[in-house]
Amino acid sequence: MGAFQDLGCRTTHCNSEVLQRCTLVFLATKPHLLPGVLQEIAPAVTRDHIIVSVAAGVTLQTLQQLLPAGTKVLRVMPNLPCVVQEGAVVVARGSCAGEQEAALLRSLLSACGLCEETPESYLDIHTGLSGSGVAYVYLFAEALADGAVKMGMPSALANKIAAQTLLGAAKMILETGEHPAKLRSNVCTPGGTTIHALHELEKGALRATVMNAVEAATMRARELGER
Ligand SMILES: NC(=O)C1=CN([C@@H]2O[C@H](COP(=O)(O)OP(=O)(O)OC[C@H]3O[C@@H](n4cnc5c(N)ncnc54)[C@H](O)[C@@H]3O)[C@@H](O)[C@H]2O)C=CC1
Ligand SMILES: O=C(O)[C@@H]1CCC=N1
Repeated sequence: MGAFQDLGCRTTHCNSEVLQRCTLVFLATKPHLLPGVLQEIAPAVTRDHIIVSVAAGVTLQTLQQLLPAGTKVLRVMPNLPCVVQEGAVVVARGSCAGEQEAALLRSLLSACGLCEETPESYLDIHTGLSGSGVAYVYLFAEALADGAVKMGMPSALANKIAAQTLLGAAKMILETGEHPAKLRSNVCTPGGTTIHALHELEKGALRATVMNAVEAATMRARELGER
């Protein structure tokens, strides 16, 4: 609480008080709680407010329906690495939010990492790719390190090297602009270690499994949005 106050932030347990004091308001409850919060704040919402929801799956249409006509509404889909300024965030705007509001959000959220404005239809896909995707990468990092532990490396060192491997590989995709398939092929010495390992991953259908995971999370985000 002290840290918030040092930054000049104030806290309250009263949602409508937030609306009275702020024009830009982020809604970050769990998705199933959001309709109740929208009903609670709707009487205090004016056309000066910019209402931003981070709730997975809750559509702009639902947000607009539960708020007064003409409210400027946007949705953002962040991911966990925003806390280390390496997030991937997408923003979609409702029919009453303009370029000015979208630009404001892009400028604020680019402090959290990559921030792109997209059509709303991409938000659930982004959830499957990146919002939830961070968890798939942690699972992969854990598995990489466990493989090294199995072969005799101490766990702390294996975890550190697994994380640096992901970081370096990701940085190369972004900095070279090369397709991941090209970079992967560059690592494969004919008859060498990597192609033997990749064959094992293909036997485990890694790519199909990961594609299925992105599809499952996207479908679940869509399902949450239909409730
Ligand atoms: N965890 C993640 O990586 C991501 C989460 N999201 C979305 O962010 C939202 C929040 O998720 P988490 O941070 O994981 O949940 P959380 O449970 O950690 O945070 C929810 C917060 O809402 C507060 N809250 C509950 N009822 C409230 C009410 N009636 N009025 C005001 N505040 C209330 C809680 O005190 C809590 O601080 C969800 O809608 C989720 O879909 C989106 C992208 C990524
Ligand atoms: O698991 C979830 O539903 C949330 C949305 C994206 C990441 N966490």
